[in-house]
Amino acid sequence: MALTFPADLAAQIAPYLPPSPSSSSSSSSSSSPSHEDTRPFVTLTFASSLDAALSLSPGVQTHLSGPLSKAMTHHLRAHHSAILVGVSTAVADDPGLNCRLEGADLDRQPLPVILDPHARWQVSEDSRVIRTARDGKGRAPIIVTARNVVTENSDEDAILQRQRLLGRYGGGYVTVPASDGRFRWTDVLTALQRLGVRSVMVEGGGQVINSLLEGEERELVDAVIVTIAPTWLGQGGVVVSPQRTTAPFVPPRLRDVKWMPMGEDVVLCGRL
Ligand SMILES: NC(=O)C1=CN([C@@H]2O[C@H](COP(=O)(O)OP(=O)(O)OC[C@H]3O[C@@H](n4cnc5c(N)ncnc54)[C@H](O)[C@@H]3O)[C@@H](O)[C@H]2O)C=CC1
Ligand SMILES: Nc1nc(O)c(N)c(N[C@@H]2O[C@H](COP(=O)(O)O)[C@@H](O)[C@H]2O)n1
Repeated sequence: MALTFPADLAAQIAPYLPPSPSSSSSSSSSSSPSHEDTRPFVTLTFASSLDAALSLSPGVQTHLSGPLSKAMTHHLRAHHSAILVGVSTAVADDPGLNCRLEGADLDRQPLPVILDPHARWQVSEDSRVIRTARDGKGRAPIIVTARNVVTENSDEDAILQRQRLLGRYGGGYVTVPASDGRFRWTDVLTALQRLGVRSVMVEGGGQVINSLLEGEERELVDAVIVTIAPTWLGQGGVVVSPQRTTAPFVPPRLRDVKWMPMGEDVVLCGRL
């Protein structure tokens, strides 16, 4: 069913949105930083429990957002040109990664981006993101892999088949240098910029978010929009808790903070 997001809440979120030319409303604010000519605007956004968990365990999709904050996430999707998740999220959730707001048309759909350095995601015609693209309700994904993955991967044929599948729907693989299977975020953002991505919302999961928040790379984050659900998931979950990479450690703190009650959840907006 199509989602709707109330205009009064949209107005409160507006100052944290990218100055996206694809916005059809007056959502972007002059206070938003504008550097889209050099790299995409980055919004870090996810739903968390009271104990900072994204899910009950790594392979388990856990619904935390209530109906209103879920609609807020789709409002964000409508105002970004890409949505980025890690491969474990793609495998665990089989997500659609499209905008399901009422009236969302194909040219307002964000580009799904999957960080998958070792090309292990077995995307197929049955994957929800592909079915969504086939139905004209979203876009086919771009999978970001390590530069040498095809030559190192023994399943080269499988990768080529997936490449053909993605190509049929307008998606594909993009390669970026990796060190120990890890990309530098600047390289990922540069690759997305070359694809015409002007804004990206990083949705998760835990490893993706923690790597983005570790060390200096967190300076790439322009806005943070977190849904907090009134529940504890308990130990063993996937948690947002980045490594302390500097000594002495100076805890990053959000500025321009706004807390917005949203149904039973609360949404925290801020800048890093
Ligand atoms: N509540 C929420 O808003 C969300 C919850 N989730 C949940 O999170 C869980 C999955 O999270 P995780 O297990 O932490 O996996 P993940 O989704 O963060 O994927 C981890 C993989 O992504 C790749 N990756 C991550 N950072 C990278 C980097 N800097 N460079 C290169 N590759 C990188 C690596 O291959 C890594 O193994 C699932 O249960 C999913 O349901 C996922 C997204 C949002
Ligand atoms: N905003 C939000 N709230 C939750 O409770 C969640 N579990 C997530 N998960 C993210 O949304 C993706 C699912 O997208 P589709 O509905 O399939 O399009 C999932 O993969 C996570 O990135 N988000």
